[in-house]
Amino acid sequence: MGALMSKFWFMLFPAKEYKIVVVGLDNAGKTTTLYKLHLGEVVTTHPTVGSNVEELVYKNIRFEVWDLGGQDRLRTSWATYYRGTNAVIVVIDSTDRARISIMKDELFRLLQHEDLEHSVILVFANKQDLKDAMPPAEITDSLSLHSIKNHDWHIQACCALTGDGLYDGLGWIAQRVTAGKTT
Ligand SMILES: Nc1nc2c(ncn2[C@@H]2O[C@H](COP(=O)(O)OP(=O)(O)OP(=O)(O)O)[C@@H](O)[C@H]2O)c(=O)[nH]1
Ligand SMILES: [Mg+2]
Repeated sequence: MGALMSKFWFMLFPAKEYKIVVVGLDNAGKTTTLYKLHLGEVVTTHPTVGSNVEELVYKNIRFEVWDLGGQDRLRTSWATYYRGTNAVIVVIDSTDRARISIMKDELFRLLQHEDLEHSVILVFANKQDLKDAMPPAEITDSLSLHSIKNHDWHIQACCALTGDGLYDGLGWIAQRVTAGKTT
């Protein structure tokens, strides 16, 4: 009976939907992350051109999740997706030491964008299954996360192939956006 009531309640008063955009360099694992969360499966991916969007429901909270293409030539279009965003997920290939400084520049550029003024930032330190993966503390330093003053941020170790850590990260976002700390 309780479940039925809650279903009707949901139909009559659909919960607010929160918007998440997923960014990161090409090959970081953004699309793998999105579909692991959406389908519970690892899908075969191809480099994303444009975007994928899916709805996730977690702890009765609805999220509209936009996965953006990370190739160099596509990054300038990330900003066209920012309006109304409650949370940004930055996916890092934790083995990609060579390009972490490029991601840092992209991160600090997006932090300045007015459409993201109230967004919280979750960093997924992805590919932790690989033995040369940087631990979250090293990524925190390389991205200078402690110098972020104008946004709530959090870093979460994860592996998009197994799903380890993904719901911990989503849980952090859920807690932050429903605490009224964002739009
Ligand atoms: N070992 C390992 N491989 C992963 C993990 N997550 C993703 N991959 C692999 O990394 C490659 C790139 O994954 P995608 O999800 O397509 O990367 P993307 O960030 O969406 O890339 P773009 O769309 O080009 O921006 C694929 O071969 C994935 O299987 C992980 O946690 N561990
Ligand atoms: Mg992709």
